Amino acid sequence: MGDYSTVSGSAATSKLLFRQLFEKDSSTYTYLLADVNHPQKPALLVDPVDKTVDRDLSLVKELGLTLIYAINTHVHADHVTGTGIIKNKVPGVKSVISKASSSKADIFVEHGDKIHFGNLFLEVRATPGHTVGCVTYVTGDGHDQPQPRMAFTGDAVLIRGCGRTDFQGGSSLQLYNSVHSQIFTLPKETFIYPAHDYKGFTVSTVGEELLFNPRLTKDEVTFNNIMENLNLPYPKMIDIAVPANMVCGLQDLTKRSSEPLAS
Ligand SMILES: N[C@@H](CCC(=O)N[C@@H](CSS)C(=O)NCC(=O)O)C(=O)O
Ligand SMILES: [Fe+2]
Repeated sequence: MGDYSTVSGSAATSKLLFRQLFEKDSSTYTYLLADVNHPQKPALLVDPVDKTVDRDLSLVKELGLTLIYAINTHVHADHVTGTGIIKNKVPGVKSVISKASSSKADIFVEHGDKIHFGNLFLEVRATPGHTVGCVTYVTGDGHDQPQPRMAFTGDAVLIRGCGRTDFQGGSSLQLYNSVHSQIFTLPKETFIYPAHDYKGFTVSTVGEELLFNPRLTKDEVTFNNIMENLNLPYPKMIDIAVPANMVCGLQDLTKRSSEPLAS
């Protein structure tokens, strides 16, 4: 696993702080990134989960970071996003999701957009197929950006797997094309950080998935056959999660027993 606890860009104008956080009920990874060389230490969370918002915000506070964005890779079907609760608890935080997701948020991103935090940024790559609005966020390409790059793939690429394509406008053909054109074209040493893992893996690389991914290394027709025969049960939370996530997650905090962030 790459040590991204803190990484300086070569010009030392930026310094990435990186944490991978886990929510066990949905096996979801949330990622915290910040530029700790910037006076405000601006930070963002990728794919926060409602149940672990308090943990994540405590960590943000302990590390002296200023949370500015709560970002989703897509409209999740298996858990409620933490973005709505975070917005309620931390004034000024903006929620971010792709325009193509048709979900509510403060900021809508499209392919090619950059999300800046301090002197660091994430590049937005459209990777539809698991859902229509899926995007992958890739750390910046530049002399003051951390190397190797890191790709937050949501459910497009999972470690030795990929997101299912049987609901939310999913398409195996589209997913195959998205991954091969937008993720597998990144340098082989690029780290892959998915939204979920069900086997205990934490990180992979583009090079590793190009060699060992049992679905995405196949040709398009074989991939389509694999995806049509997964026979996975629907996520337990889908009927609650999708409607909630279409409006940026829970908005009315009186409907859940979450404590305000201790000051
Ligand atoms: N058991 C879980 C849901 C598992 C599941 O369907 N995971 C999704 C990602 S969350 S939308 C998926 O794409 N899985 C692909 C795979 O091959 O497992 C639950 O009930 O919540
Ligand atoms: Fe998903």
